[in-house]
Amino acid sequence: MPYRHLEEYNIEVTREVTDHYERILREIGEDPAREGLLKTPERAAKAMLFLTQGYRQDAVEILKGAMFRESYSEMVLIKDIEVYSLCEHHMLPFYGKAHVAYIPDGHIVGLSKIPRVVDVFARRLQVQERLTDDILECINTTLKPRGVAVVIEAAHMCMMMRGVQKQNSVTTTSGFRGQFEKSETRNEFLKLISSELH
Ligand SMILES: Nc1nc2c(ncn2[C@@H]2O[C@H](COP(=O)(O)OP(=O)(O)OP(=O)(O)O)[C@@H](O)[C@H]2O)c(=O)[nH]1
Repeated sequence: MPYRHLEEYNIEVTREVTDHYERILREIGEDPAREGLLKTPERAAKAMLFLTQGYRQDAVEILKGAMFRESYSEMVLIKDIEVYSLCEHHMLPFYGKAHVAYIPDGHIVGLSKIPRVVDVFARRLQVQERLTDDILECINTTLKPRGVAVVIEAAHMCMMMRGVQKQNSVTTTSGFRGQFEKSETRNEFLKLISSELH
C-alpha cells in the first residue's frame, strides 16, 4: 500500500473489529444498546486502526521520497518529537519524546520525514526498545549516513494506571550507529538534547 500522510489516511473500519469491540462491551458488563454506547464499537475500531496505521505504511518509502544530494556533513538533530505508541503487552499507551540525529554522508533528508518515520513505527504495537531500534535501523540502512542516534524518553500507562502504579517514572532508551559510537560525537548529541536551546 502506498504511503499516505497520517492526516490524509482514510481509515476503513472493518465490521469484524467493530463486532469485537461490541462483544468486549458486553463481556465487561455494559449494554452496547445503551444510547451513549451505540456508536462506541465503531469509534473504538476507528481509533485502534488509526493507532496501528503504521502496519500499513512504509518508512523506507517515506525517506527515499525526500533524499537530496548535499555536502553538509555536520550533525542534523530533530529533538522533542512527540511519540504516542501502544505497548504490545497490555495495548495501553506509552508516550513521550524522541530525539533523532544523523550525520549526512552525501545526502540529507526532508526534515519532516524524520518525525513521519517515528510515527510509522510508533503507530504499531511496540516495546520502547524495539521502537528505538526500528527508527535507528531504518534511517541507517536507507539514508546511509555517517552516523545516526536515537533517544526515546517515555512514560508507560501500563505502569501508571494499573500494575505497579508508578506515576513519575520515565524510561529512556537509546541507540547509536557509526560516528555516534565515538564518545565525543555521542556526548555532543547528548549535550544538545539536554540543552534548553531551541
Ligand atoms: N521492556 C519493556 N517492557 C515493557 C514495555 N511496555 C510494557 N512493558 C512491561 O511488560 C511486562 C509484562 O510483564 P508480565 O509480568 O507478563 O505482565 P503483568 O503481569 O501485566 O506485569 P505488571 O505490569 O508488572 O503487572 C511488564 O513488566 C511491563 O512493565 C516496553 O516498552 N519495554
